Amino acid sequence: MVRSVLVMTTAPIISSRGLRKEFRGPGGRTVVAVSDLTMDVEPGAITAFLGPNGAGKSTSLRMLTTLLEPTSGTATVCGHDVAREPAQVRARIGYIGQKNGAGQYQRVRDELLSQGAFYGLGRAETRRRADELVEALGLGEVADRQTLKLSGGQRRRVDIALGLIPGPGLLFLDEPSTGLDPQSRANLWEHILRLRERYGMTLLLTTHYLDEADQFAERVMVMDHGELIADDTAPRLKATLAGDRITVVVDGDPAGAVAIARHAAEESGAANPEPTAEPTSEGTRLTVAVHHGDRVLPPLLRTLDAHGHRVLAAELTQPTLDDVFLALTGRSLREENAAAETTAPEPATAGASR
Ligand SMILES: Nc1ncnc2c1ncn2[C@@H]1O[C@H](COP(=O)(O)OP(=O)(O)OP(=O)(O)O)[C@@H](O)[C@H]1O
Repeated sequence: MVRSVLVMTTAPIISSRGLRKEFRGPGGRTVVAVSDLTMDVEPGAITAFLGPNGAGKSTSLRMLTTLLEPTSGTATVCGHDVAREPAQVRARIGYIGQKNGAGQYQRVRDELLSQGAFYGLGRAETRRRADELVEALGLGEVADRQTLKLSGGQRRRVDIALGLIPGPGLLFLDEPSTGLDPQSRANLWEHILRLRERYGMTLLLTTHYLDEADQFAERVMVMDHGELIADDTAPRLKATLAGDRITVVVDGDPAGAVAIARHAAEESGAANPEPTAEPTSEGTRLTVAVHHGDRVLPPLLRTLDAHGHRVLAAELTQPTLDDVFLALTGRSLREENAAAETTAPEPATAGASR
């Protein structure tokens, strides 16, 4: 189990200890969807659960939002126990599930007004919030259209507006942008960030998009097979678990160049300093993982030169969260996502999100 290295300066808005969920799978087999989720989330942060399909992200979210009863362990959300005080938790949070919550035939604005009534808000207050959210989420042009007639990205923004009608300080989003094209995803994120700034919300979301977690989350919790396997900021995960990569193409004796690159990587404190060497038409292409590649590269080039190796090309690449996942599991999340996308059914467009 991973213990967070992040230092909390305020009381956590979410706190869980040993949260576990088991399901009965095919043939009566026990499926451990989440094995031992222990974490504290600071108010105001954007935290992402990142992991492949079936990692336990949605189950974690559903336990924290009181939609699923944990098999064991405890959690408090907004100061209330999810098992003993579910109503108090629900009154303080917003939850936007994977499936679309918007009805098919109602118009967007009517949908928002119904949601306000559902939460027992007064008519004037509901109208005020609906207007504000329509404006903040860029839904003005489609507010009088049936949700059935909206694009995937617009419909997802309606979902978010529905989740925000009660004015929660904490919003849970289960895969907010899955199934959207890159432009709609970017647009959705623009809106999410604007809302967060305006209302000072805490966001906890699940995603299997590496770039999304990297770019927008201040904290990334990597899940795999029901376990939390890493928990930190994206830059620190990349620096500590993956390291920078230097690629050089050199001529001369390959063994000598490999020894120089290995030495440089060892000196930098890299976890795996063994370079890979591959012959090219011009010489040898060496790739090596190092710490602080910007500091390692100049002296490495000088040493290669001093030992008679002409450097024909040199490149420093920063690691990605996929390199982090690879270092942790030996698998590429990017490749798993691509495989899942080619076999996945069409994203759902109807159903309740609450
Ligand atoms: N109601 C259920 N009954 C039986 N097994 C379940 C149930 N819900 C989830 N699981 C199993 O628990 C595991 C974790 O599922 P979960 O949906 O939490 O993963 P996830 O990381 O959110 O995946 P995805 O990205 O596909 O949504 C999977 O093996 C899944 O098949």
